[in-house]
Amino acid sequence: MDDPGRNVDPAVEATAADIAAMDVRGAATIADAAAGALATQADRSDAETPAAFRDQLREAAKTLYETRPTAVSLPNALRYVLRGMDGETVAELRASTIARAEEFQRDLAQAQSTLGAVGSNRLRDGDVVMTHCHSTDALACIEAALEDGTEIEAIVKETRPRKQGHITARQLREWGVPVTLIVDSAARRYLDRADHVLVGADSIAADGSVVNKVGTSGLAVTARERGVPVMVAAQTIKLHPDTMTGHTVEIEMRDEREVLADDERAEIAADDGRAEIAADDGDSTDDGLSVENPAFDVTPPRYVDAIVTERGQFPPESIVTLMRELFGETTGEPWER
Ligand SMILES: O=C(COP(=O)(O)O)[C@H](O)[C@H](O)COP(=O)(O)O
Repeated sequence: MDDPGRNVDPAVEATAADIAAMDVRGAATIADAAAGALATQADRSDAETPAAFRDQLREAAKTLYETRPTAVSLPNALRYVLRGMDGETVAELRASTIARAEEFQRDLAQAQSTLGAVGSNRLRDGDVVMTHCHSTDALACIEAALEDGTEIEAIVKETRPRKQGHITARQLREWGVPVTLIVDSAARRYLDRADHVLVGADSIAADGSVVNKVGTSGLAVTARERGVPVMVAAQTIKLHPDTMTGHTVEIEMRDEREVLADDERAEIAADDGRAEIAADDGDSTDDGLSVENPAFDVTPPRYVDAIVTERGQFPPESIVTLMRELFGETTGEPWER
């Protein structure tokens, strides 16, 4: 904490940068990293008063919160840890915050394995599962099924533009699962061979809508048309409490260069001369070509057959009951008590 104007430990800044750059990614992994970063902040805090300690932790939470907007596991994790920050002295506050963060990380791992056991009950010997993106919750269901001796095959969607399907394929191959990797646009053709669509979630809204990697909603609609059940594996930390009071989930828009590299853009945009005119005007962006890169989309509840959590499986329409039980009616920002 060299800069006197900043109270956030460099390790927290580094974790925030890793989340923003997607070196740390996936809703559960982000939550785990955020809780760990708050524990580090608590451990290394040089605060001399309880008030200064609390300020530092709140500032660290804000730094982490501002990285990616869609996965609610991030604010849920921050809120959980900060609510456990308790004590009259800096030493007590430090100990309680670290203990709370560690408890959170333990519970997260336990919830994923419990969820996996629940989800595995839906998988039968010889089933073919189609996946989208890379979800540790979804993979936990397959892992639990494999541990029970159930044979599973997978059709893995590549997941443009970041190709998280490769991470899924690598993990499944490590477990010995036969994998067919397909481009996203081949999904409908291969659904004929699938017994389940299995995806994770970044956020689940009070009406049972599932916010997950862009392409999930199209896959779910097509799966319904093909008669393939859609199973969403999501720990309860993915439930978005603010949606109970009418808030919507922000969909992250990412850098267009993930879709179109600068040299590719130059080739496309060069033709009508607008790029050159724009460059002469000193405006390098007005080349008449816009690229949109939403990272997530929303799947309406009617296309989802089951949401599998560590508390059991739910039809999406009834998830609000669990949400009320776990979060109450209101929440507020993670750093507000
Ligand atoms: O959409 C993604 C990841 O998106 P990104 O790669 O943009 O972070 C995953 O399906 C969910 O986060 C659930 O993952 P998990 O089950 O591991 O929490």
